[in-house]
Amino acid sequence: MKIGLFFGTFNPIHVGHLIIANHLAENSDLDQIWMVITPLSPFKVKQSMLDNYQRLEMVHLATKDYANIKPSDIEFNLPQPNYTVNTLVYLKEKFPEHQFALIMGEDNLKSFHKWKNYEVILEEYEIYCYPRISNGKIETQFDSHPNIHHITAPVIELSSTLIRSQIKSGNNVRPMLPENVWKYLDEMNFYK
Ligand SMILES: Nc1ncnc2c1ncn2[C@@H]1O[C@H](COP(=O)(O)OP(=O)(O)OP(=O)(O)O)[C@@H](O)[C@H]1O
Ligand SMILES: O=C(O)c1ccc[n+]([C@@H]2O[C@H](COP(=O)([O-])O)[C@@H](O)[C@H]2O)c1
Repeated sequence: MKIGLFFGTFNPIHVGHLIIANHLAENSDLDQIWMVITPLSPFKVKQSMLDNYQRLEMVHLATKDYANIKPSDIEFNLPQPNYTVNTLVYLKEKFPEHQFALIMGEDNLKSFHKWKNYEVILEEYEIYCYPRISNGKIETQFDSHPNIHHITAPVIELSSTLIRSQIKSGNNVRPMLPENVWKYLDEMNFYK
């Protein structure tokens, strides 16, 4: 199977993430999309971060009705911060029968040259890069690289940061999340 890996903190997962995952599941050669919940991203601080299992539960709720989109807790037992190159090595060993590719927004591609061993990733894996409104420029080395596929997909300007701050202000965020994720998050009083 060819599997697209969508890495994220998912604190919380929102409709922006899900729309991209579903778009790729429906419009690419990827057989499955795995939403990999990253315990700690190398470029992020742990501030207002929910527990790994609570973030996993929300990804599970968001994806359970999508046959080809699956949550993955593969990084939970790997060293932190979670460098993607290490996870890819681990996945290759654990699932030699699968072929893995990365799903990345243009915002992340702009800082991809700062990722650990990015040259190794690029040599061995395809990257499906979707459009995202963001500052900065994509490095010329990534513009026409044979392993980087620039795809079209809906652009949804939404972030987990916005959702967390809206909740903190007591505002309604219901349309920004899959309904069952909103219900869970509201019942659990997350981010208040
Ligand atoms: N609205 C969106 N549309 C498409 N991709 C998104 C969107 N929001 C986040 N992403 C991308 O999804 C991946 C995982 O997202 P992440 O969990 O970091 O969410 P986030 O909304 O950017 O979180 P935060 O605001 O907490 O930084 C990242 O590569 C991020 O660039
Ligand atoms: O491997 C790295 O050096 C690296 C650096 C930054 C980010 N990442 C991965 O990219 C994912 C999205 O990053 P972020 O910081 O936008 O949430 C995150 O979940 C990590 O798996 C990986």
